[in-house]
Amino acid sequence: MDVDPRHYDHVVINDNDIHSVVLSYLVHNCYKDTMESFIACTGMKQPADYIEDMEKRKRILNFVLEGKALKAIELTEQLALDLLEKNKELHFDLLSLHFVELVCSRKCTEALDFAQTTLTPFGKMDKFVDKLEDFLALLAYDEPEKSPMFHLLSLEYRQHVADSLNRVILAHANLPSYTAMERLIQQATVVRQYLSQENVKVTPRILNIHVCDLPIILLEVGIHCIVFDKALALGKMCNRGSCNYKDIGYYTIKCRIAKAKETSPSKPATLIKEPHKHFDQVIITVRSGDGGHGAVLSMPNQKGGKSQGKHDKEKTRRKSLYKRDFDGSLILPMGGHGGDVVIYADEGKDTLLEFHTKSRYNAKRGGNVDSTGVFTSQLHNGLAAPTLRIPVPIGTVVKRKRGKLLADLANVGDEILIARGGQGGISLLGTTDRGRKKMMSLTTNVMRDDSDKVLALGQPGEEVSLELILRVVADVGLVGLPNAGKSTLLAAITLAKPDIADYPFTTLMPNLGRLDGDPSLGAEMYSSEATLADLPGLIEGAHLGKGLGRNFLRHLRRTRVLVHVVDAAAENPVNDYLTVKEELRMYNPDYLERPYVVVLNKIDLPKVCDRLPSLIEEISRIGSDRTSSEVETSPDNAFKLRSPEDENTDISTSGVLEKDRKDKQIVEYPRPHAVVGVSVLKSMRINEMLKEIRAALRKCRDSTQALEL
Ligand SMILES: Nc1nc2c(ncn2[C@@H]2O[C@H](COP(=O)(O)OP(=O)(O)OP(=O)(O)O)[C@@H](O)[C@H]2O)c(=O)[nH]1
Ligand SMILES: [Mg+2]
Repeated sequence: MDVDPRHYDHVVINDNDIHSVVLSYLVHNCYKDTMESFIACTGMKQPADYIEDMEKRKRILNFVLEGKALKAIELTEQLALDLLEKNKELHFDLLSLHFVELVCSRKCTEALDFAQTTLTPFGKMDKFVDKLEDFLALLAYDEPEKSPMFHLLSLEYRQHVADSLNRVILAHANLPSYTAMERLIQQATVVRQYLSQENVKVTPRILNIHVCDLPIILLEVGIHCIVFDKALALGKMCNRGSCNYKDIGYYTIKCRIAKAKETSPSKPATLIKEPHKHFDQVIITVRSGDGGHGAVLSMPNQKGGKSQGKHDKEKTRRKSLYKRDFDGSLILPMGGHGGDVVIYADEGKDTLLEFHTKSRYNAKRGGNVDSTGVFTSQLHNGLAAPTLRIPVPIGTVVKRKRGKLLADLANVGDEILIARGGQGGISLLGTTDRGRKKMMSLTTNVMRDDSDKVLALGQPGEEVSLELILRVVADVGLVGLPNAGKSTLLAAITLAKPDIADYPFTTLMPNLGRLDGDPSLGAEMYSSEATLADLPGLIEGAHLGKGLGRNFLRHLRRTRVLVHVVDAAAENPVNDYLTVKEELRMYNPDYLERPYVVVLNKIDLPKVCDRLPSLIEEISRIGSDRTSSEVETSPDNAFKLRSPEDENTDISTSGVLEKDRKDKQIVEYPRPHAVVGVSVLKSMRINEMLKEIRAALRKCRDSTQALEL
């Protein structure tokens, strides 16, 4: 059977698989505490009966490492009486560890006695003779540590024995004796060896390892991709030590070499150096799966004519068992439905950066009707392919590339079906050549393949190019010049940990933080939180591309309230404030209609003390008497958050907005809701500031409710 590489295109290392790998490592090595906190963090299921078993195992292994081999043997025998009896080599290794301990403690007579009574009986078996000689030779040296057999005294040797014992105990408890990671490495090694034996010229590179019940290893060999499914079976063979190239050959033949795989682009340098230019916008292509094919089937008893014998009667009886439609016609199996593609908002995602390295997503194709050409009552429909679900950050707007808006995934759980998988092909009952020709001329869904077999093809999946635009979801936006203290403010009132430094443009991408609920709103609202977005600093001319440009201002679009953070110790704070307002106005005058609080920061610095009252007064006066809430409720100027459809409305090309931008000056927009002096660094007057931010949020909420009524 040919392998369709598209089946494997979307195989990614998913978090659960990585967690399983880590968990198996922790269980294997008895890291109980780490394992418990890991389970608590990841929400994984606890492995059954692990605790008791792990405690015992841990004690046994510790004894081995400490050189207390007799205690380890005693505990192991308590665990399973015959375990060491069945593993003579391990038993010998443990006993010889005790011998080594005696030698190291210079208890030579005791060591000799122990060797004679306990170790030498093993010498009856050839395989122990060499080992036995090595250990006994230790007695001949005054300083065994300096003898050629010094390694037998080392911690590494004890660790080696402990590892072997661990595997035997695990196997005895029907647990995997190798960690998932060890198995994968074994598989990869074997596959590599195999490829080098086959004189494959290009060094294979492992692209994807999917660790689940049946791992899949994809190896890229030049432009070809060899797909080894059943890799787990390979791993098992290796574990049993019975792996040979013949076995691998079997799987290789079965899987065949798949067609050229698109080489995955390596992470472009600009993505690493300038993630802020890419984190919120990307073009991707998705393709839903093709439908699986139906089949051309023949009835088992199509001889006709002759009188029916007992055998034929039996066939007729079986034939009547076939599934039938209400009109009596046979229900023939169909190819499986191709996988749909769904994009959904996922809390765990922050940026769209990863889509720059993988920009193509293909859902699986539906399974074909698996038929030998004869219709039997056991024939089933081809397997439907699973839906390919692509997670994106909350706040992602999904649009057709250069086309219409498809969805605004603003809330957790929002999702959109982007491409429907192809319908599975129908099956046909074989007819005479004439009948088939007639059928083909009537059906568009039928085609011949290379071997002149007629197939009822599944419908192809759809391919869609999409533009994803991230617009962070936040209630409050922090704006200001670089270094004003926006990130410090966010860190002071939320649990966010943004980078803070005294150089401009420390923040390159929005940071989000959550504000506690407002106690004044009563118990019900207290628990509700507002989200704050700390944006990169703006400078004069940002709208012309200076500094970090202005693109990140799109992240203010969903905010309801703005907080202007101004460095009150700067040379001209009022000017700084006006510069930022002007840039906002040039980007989107709507932003100036929103309620806002001006925070004059850094009042802890001596030079601010004297100028603070006049600064507050001057800034409070800038703007029109019309408050933002009046603007919001005024029917002509209803305050609205621009819908995602407006995303690409270029201000300079939109008549109304252009007019707004040119005609309406900053002073014509509402005054600040409040102007407060604070020091976010020294926690001075933080509560006053919070009170004003909450009041602005409340005002906004009230006016939205008024509008809704
Ligand atoms: N004295 C004093 N220094 C402050 C205060 N708040 C912030 N700073 C300092 O100002 C510098 C800039 O702070 P940030 O929070 O990184 O400023 P920002 O506005 O986020 O800067 P960008 O990310 O570049 O836009 C840091 O050295 C802070 O320690 C304050 O209240 N008092
Ligand atoms: Mg910052």
